[in-house]
Amino acid sequence: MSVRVAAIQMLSSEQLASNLQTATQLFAQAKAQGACLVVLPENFAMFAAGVQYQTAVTHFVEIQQWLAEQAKQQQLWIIAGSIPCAFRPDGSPVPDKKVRSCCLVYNPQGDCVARYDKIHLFDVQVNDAQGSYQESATFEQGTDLVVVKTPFANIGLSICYDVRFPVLYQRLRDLGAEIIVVPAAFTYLTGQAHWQTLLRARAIETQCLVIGAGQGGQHNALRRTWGHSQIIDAWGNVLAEQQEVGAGVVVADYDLVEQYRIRQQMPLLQHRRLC
Ligand SMILES: O=C(O)CNC(=O)[C@H](CS)NC(=O)CCC(=O)C(=O)O
Repeated sequence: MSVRVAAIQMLSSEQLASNLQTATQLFAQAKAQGACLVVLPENFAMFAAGVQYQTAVTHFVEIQQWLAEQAKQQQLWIIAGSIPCAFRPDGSPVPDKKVRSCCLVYNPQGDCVARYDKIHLFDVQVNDAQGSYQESATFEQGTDLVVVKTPFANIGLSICYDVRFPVLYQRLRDLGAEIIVVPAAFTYLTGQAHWQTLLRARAIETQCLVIGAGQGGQHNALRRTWGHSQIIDAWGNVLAEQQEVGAGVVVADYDLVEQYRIRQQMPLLQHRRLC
């Protein structure tokens, strides 16, 4: 039994309508290639500095409606990378005009069945044109781990910088994850150094299929992202990889039988001695 999954790469701009239009075309391409699950990158709908709160307040409902419509129309499971959201999962507002970076999951009936809020925020100095990234200045971190049940796999959710914290992925595996998604907007510099290595490490140590869906290219004068969206199996094989720059789709087949053979032959969960 195998299921085809897709990583969608984008070079999102500050134009909501054109970003959604691009994503609409990419969904159709993924569907035409037989995918039943698509993963969008971080901030696919709007990529610009300092607009997260405004985007969340003005466009969250519209983006949600578009996602529901697309999921139904294309009969796809959609993992919606990240969107800024001005309220917490319990409905309370995020204080101080901050937002959460949330990943929503839609089933092919158009229902939003899960939400994960990014836990690790990117407050890092990078020696690139932007230099300083202070995600916590505008974002509040999430707290809860999420694994979504689908008919073909349990899917663990994470976002971008999370990928550097292996304990999160161990917990997702403990919660039953079989596929792990990493929507991202890695910087060019850190992506070149670490992106594929991190994704492969998470795949090998959790024995999950890992789908890394990134932003790729020059977004504005200061911001360049790494692209190289890819799909990696539980043995660490890179099944599919996208080019560095621009929008596109790559697909790969998720082979559950092969994954459980790997898990049975090398039972890492049983052998774990430290937590
Ligand atoms: O700012 C936006 O518009 C979209 N959000 C992002 O780009 C986020 C927060 S700044 N980026 C990362 O987490 C990069 C991680 C990374 O590059 C690494 O871990 O090396």
